[in-house]
Amino acid sequence: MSDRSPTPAPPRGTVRTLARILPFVRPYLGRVVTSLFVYVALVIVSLSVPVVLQWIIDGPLASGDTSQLWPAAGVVLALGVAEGGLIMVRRWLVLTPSTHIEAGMRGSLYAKLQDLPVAFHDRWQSGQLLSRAMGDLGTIRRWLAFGAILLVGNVLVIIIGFGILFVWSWQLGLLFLIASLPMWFVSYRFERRFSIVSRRAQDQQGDLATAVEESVHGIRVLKAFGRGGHSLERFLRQAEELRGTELEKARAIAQLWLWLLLIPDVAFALSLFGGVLLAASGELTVGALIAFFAAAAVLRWPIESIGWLLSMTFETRTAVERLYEVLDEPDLIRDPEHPATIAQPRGRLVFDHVHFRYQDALPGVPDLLDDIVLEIEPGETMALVGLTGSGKTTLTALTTRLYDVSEGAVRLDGVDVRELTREELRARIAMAFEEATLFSASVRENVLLGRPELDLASAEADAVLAEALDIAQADFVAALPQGADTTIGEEGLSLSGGQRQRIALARAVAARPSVLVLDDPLSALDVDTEARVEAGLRRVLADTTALVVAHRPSTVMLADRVALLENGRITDVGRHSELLARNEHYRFVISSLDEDRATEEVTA
Ligand SMILES: Nc1ncnc2c1ncn2[C@@H]1O[C@H](COP(=O)(O)OP(=O)(O)OP(=O)(O)O)[C@@H](O)[C@H]1O
Repeated sequence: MSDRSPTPAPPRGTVRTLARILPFVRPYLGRVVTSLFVYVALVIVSLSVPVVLQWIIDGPLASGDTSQLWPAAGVVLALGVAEGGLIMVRRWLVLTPSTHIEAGMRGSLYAKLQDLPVAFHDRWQSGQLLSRAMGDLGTIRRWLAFGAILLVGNVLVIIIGFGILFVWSWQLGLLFLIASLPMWFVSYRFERRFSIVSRRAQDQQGDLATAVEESVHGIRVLKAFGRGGHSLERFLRQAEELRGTELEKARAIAQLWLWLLLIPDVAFALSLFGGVLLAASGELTVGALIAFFAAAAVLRWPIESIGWLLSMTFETRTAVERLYEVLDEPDLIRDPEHPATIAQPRGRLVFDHVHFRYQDALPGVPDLLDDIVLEIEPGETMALVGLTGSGKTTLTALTTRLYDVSEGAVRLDGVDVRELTREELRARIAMAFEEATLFSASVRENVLLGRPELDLASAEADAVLAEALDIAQADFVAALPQGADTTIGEEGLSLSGGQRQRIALARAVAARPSVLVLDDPLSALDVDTEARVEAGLRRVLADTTALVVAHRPSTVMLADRVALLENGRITDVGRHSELLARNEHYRFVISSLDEDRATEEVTA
């Protein structure tokens, strides 16, 4: 499935990539920077302890003046208390902003996903999106809360710490610095290796999430075909790949750790050797020597921590890259800058020399829809008939800009649909699909989805709901435990296919659009129910324009006229009886619909 994964963005530097989250961080920048200073103050407090220590050893201890010991102990105690207080303040400062920043990014990502056209969702696996919305944003939050501040803070502390060491003894400071230098080289090599593995791991996590999502979604098919074992095998294979990558990551980190522990140790040992020589020759006091090593010990953690802070930073860089791969996606279907509006909606729908091809269509292949010309008058019901795969669903999707035409225009009441805001367009044209998607909410919320202006608890909402359910023959709703307020399961799984279709149809009807586009929304109904729904629809369709994809002769009967889609063109339009009389291809399509119907009835 990874062939459907998007191509990663061209690499940028780590700092430039991380800087991209600044707009989200900006409102909290004050707190984040303050917490950085608090952290630096915290380590400076820790570094002050050795200074007091040197003063005690070289002062009161050397001179035997014990009266100075108590104040010195008091200072050490005060420094300890200050350290504890600063730790608390730092945590308090960063925890709240990091959760706000994460929520802000999650909100933007969700809004973008809602805004992006269907063509984007055709290309992207849902698990990849899920892992970006959850895992990657969590990684960024943790880094903002701890990693970023510790990384910058520790680098500052290392610089300040080395400064102090130099002041005490430039020879020892220089020795310690030179002995620590290989650490930077090791870190640089680590970055290059770790970035690649970390990206792979995060992508594989997305693939794994997709596998779980698909198998949960398709659990019925898997069970019915006894393919659970096969799906498990595939899942285990992917999980094993991810395990391998995680191990590779762990190995890279372990190697880095080895060097980051070893290098300061060697630096420490060399400095100790040099320090003892200097103390023996009288160039350094014992107090300064002890203080030097106490301060170097305080610096050990910042030095050692650079390893995991770097790995965390590179992981975050990958997370930011993955987040921006979605946020940077050009939104090709957008509202016009100066939108038009339809003052007097009548519901005249016109396909004006429309061409369409999917983005992934191979070059040289003719357009899927090739110069479609079709006019549907207000109040008219037009059935769309064609062989399977002829492009009927695609044609209906152009009406609400689920896809945009490649050439030509779809016009509603004389206005190109691209000139309307999507909000207005989708209020004027409602759709119901064969595959009825319901949300885990009450029947009422599902049906009134297209009427955001209605107060769900109002009498008007009740009336619209009752009428829509009546037209869609969804009388089963009354028998649900809490009637229309019953929450229907995820995607309405607890309802039958026909029940789901009727709720989706009620949803389209309740939107009171000027144009209703129905893509075979009655396919799961038995003949009697279908006849009743059609009678109900006839009442609505009397003054609503309708474009109905017909897979059954009975749906064709509902229509005033029929359009025949053949080889990407509308080759004939007329009444059912006229087309039957004059068009051979139409007779062929209708007889194949009849056959499908007969097969359905025999197998039902
Ligand atoms: N998202 C997509 N990306 C690329 N090609 C697609 C996409 N959706 C459909 N197609 C292709 O476009 C062609 C027309 O599909 P469409 O679903 O519009 O046909 P249809 O007439 O509605 O078929 P049916 O009667 O079986 O529902 C098919 O060959 C299909 O493979």
